[in-house]
Amino acid sequence: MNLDQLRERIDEIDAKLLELLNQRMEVVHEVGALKRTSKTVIYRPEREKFIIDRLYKLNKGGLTRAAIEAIFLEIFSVSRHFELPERVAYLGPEGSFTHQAAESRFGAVSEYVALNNIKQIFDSVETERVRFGVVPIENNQEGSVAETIDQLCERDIKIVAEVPMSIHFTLSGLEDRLEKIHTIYSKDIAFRQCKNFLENYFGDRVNLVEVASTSKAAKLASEEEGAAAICSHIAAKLYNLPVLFENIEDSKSNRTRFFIISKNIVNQKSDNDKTTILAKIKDEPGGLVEFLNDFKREKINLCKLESRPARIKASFKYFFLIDFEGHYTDLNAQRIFEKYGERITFLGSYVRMV
Ligand SMILES: O=C(O)C(=O)C[C@]1(C(=O)O)C=C[C@@H](O)C=C1
Repeated sequence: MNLDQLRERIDEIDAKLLELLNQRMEVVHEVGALKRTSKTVIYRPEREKFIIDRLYKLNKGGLTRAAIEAIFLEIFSVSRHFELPERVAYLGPEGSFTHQAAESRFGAVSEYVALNNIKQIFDSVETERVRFGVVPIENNQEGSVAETIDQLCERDIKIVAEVPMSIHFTLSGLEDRLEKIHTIYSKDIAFRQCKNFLENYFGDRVNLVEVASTSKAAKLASEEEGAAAICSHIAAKLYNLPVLFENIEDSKSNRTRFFIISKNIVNQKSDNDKTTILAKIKDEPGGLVEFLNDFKREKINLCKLESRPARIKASFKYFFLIDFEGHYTDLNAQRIFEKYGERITFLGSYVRMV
């Protein structure tokens, strides 16, 4: 077959796909109507996971799991928008890694609101100005994001999903030759994570200028000759900045985990869940040991345990943010909730991605 014939085949298949997608949307429309009458939530990550798992098992063609996931996550986001347009707040500015994480879950059609800090995201979710918020919780090179943990401790908000994302930096700029670059803009943390690249390619002959975000860096570099930015792909694209080098970070396993938060949404159980709680453990000898032993006895695997100052008066008291495997409705988890009562605050059960 020649190119024209192959393209004709593609056009025929696309027409069929379009018809099937429209059929799917008609059914989704009915689901939306049902959910409105029964006042149930639109976003159901456990159902989305179930669909992707099922399709992957059914798959006989060359599509990888990642490809199936990418295509269907976009379909789900169109479906959800069809059922009810969703507003999503993320830690801005536009082009930030949190923006990239938000788009990976909510797709291109959702309405996005870029906010300046983590507290503002919790404010707008709590007051329901937006349905969902996307915030970073931890980076595997830099550790936890204290502000997110503190907000989770103080608010009446639930975690509905976790989104792990590999963090890749680019060097982007308008210059076609490295010798012409005399200034590089970026955020402090990005400079730290791309140290080897900067030393190898520039030594100490460039000015490294710290700015508030990598998107700001991309914007400045797009307006100035002789400048470049260390920024994400999405930020370079936003400011039409050519990417000169990709994946310039020192550690190739640089990952950030984000939480999607919402008010009062509690996910149903899937076959692979994780639960996050906040625990105020008795301030007495053996208090923490007894608590951890209860998890051991119930055969619940802990994935994360992090202490944060409780910020009560002038004392040195701590909360523990704990992630464990399983859903909050599991009987063994329920026994722990019963035993500790008000000492435990449930923050969410969600499909495990990490
Ligand atoms: O099954 C549902 O509850 C739906 O709303 C449908 C659908 C889908 O497109 O398949 C859309 C949104 C949900 O997050 C999960 C699945």
